[in-house]
Amino acid sequence: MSRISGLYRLSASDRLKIVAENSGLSGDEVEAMKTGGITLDQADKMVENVLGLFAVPLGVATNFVIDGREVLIPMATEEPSVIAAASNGARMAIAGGGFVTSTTQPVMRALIQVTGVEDPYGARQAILARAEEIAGRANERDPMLVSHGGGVVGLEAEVVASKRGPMVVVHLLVDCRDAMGANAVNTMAEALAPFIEEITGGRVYLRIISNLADLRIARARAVFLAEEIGGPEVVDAIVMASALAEVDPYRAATHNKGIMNGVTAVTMATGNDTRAIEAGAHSYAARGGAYRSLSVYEKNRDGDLVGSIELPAAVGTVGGATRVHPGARANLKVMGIICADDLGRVLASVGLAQNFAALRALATEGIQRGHMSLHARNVAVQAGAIGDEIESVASKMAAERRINVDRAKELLRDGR
Ligand SMILES: CC(C)(COP(=O)([O-])OP(=O)([O-])OC[C@H]1O[C@@H](n2cnc3c(N)ncnc32)[C@H](O)[C@@H]1OP(=O)([O-])[O-])[C@@H](O)C(=O)NCCC(=O)NCCSC(=O)C[C@@](C)(O)CC(=O)[O-]
Ligand SMILES: NC(=O)C1=CN([C@@H]2O[C@H](COP(=O)(O)OP(=O)(O)OC[C@H]3O[C@@H](n4cnc5c(N)ncnc54)[C@H](OP(=O)(O)O)[C@@H]3O)[C@@H](O)[C@H]2O)C=CC1
Repeated sequence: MSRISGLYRLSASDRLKIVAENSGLSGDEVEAMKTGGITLDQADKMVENVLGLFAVPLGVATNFVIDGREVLIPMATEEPSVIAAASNGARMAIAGGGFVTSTTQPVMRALIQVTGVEDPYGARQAILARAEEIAGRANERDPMLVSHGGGVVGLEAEVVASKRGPMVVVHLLVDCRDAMGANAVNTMAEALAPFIEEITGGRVYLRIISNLADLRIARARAVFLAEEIGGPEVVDAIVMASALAEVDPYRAATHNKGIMNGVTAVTMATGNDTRAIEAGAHSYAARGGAYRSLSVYEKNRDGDLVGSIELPAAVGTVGGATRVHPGARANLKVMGIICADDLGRVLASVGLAQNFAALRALATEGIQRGHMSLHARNVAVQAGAIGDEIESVASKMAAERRINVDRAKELLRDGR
């Protein structure tokens, strides 16, 4: 069940109780969600020079229906109004059938840079001629991945002009199954380097994954019925906003930031690499040389709004921190996710819901009313509010539409 109207009006512990019951969480899993999921000892084994833990709020987005399945979506973010907006966007997608998704195979690219060859085009062909042998040698480095149905699925090689002369850039295409795959493909690329040097007579420098994961794509589409979102003017206004983001990089950057509000929050909540997913999204948005929006909005023949999004989804449900972080495991369980492909579909759907909610606000009343009224609590705390004062000062400022620290201080003085 994901349609829990007014969840936000309950206390945090009542919300967690509902989510735990809904998802069949154990006591340990509930504790992991409540406390951040890791102990100092666990943190000390995850990264270096550990001093402590840095907490970020974990919330849950409601109302998501993805491929006919209701999904509650944990999101870790420091930004107010993001979780409310995702829930709001998902709510308005329900009447049109929710989000419909599709994905490609989970294929990542490992890049091998070959320099110092006199005949780069000849070297390129020599590499391609040994493709099967190269794939076999790479697969030998990760029999576990192969046993899960993954492994090398292709090889590409191109001659690239650079300020240091031509280079051959080899791409090893690896199906990473449920892993994000960076460690897996980097291991393969490093192992292959001496063999590539032997084939080409060149010198290999870089051997590393590409975060432009253009072969590992998740897509989502939703129909937002005109009467659900405020009428035909709102449909037209959102199509107009989309048209600008499709051609203007200054607008596209903020449009895509709005998408990543949701995508990064889910990536973080599942222990995945947020930098990898951000690098992938923005480089994908810039493919072909022009930076543009990752989503597009159109009006269909019924006058309803059709939103669609497409972005790289280099996330895993094994590997990295995903299995060692108890909070990440609990969050996957809340979403009922068992494989990386499912997580990619959720990312695309959240990105679209998030983007739609922001565009609808921008196209109607503006972003500040919804966003600032939720940010008002932060402003009240900055002004020195404590306990019940926080909600009281925040709601007064929101009602007055005057949300700033000076006003919060005045209200505090008046109330004390
Ligand atoms: C903020 C809302 C949702 C208010 O929206 P509203 O219409 O005042 O809220 P409502 O009381 O009518 O509630 C509607 C639904 O919103 C959700 N909702 C409503 N309030 C809460 C809350 N407190 N906590 C949790 N969920 C909440 C909730 O799902 C609720 O329905 P329910 O499920 O309960 O039946 C709306 O104005 C909105 O969607 N605004 C967009 C805000 C946004 O996008 N924030 C992101 C930060 S701004 C930014 O970084 C990106 C940007 C904007 O620059 C991107 C771009 O330019 O494209
Ligand atoms: N540029 C980037 O984005 C970079 C990112 N990273 C980091 O790399 C990490 C992710 O790398 P990743 O390779 O996913 O992590 P891991 O190496 O931890 O996990 C991948 C491994 O899990 C095993 N495995 C078990 N079950 C499965 C399954 N169902 N599907 C696939 N593999 C399975 C495989 O073999 P086996 O059991 O033999 O290990 C596979 O090699 C993240 O922490 C990321 O931050 C690192 C370098 C660069």
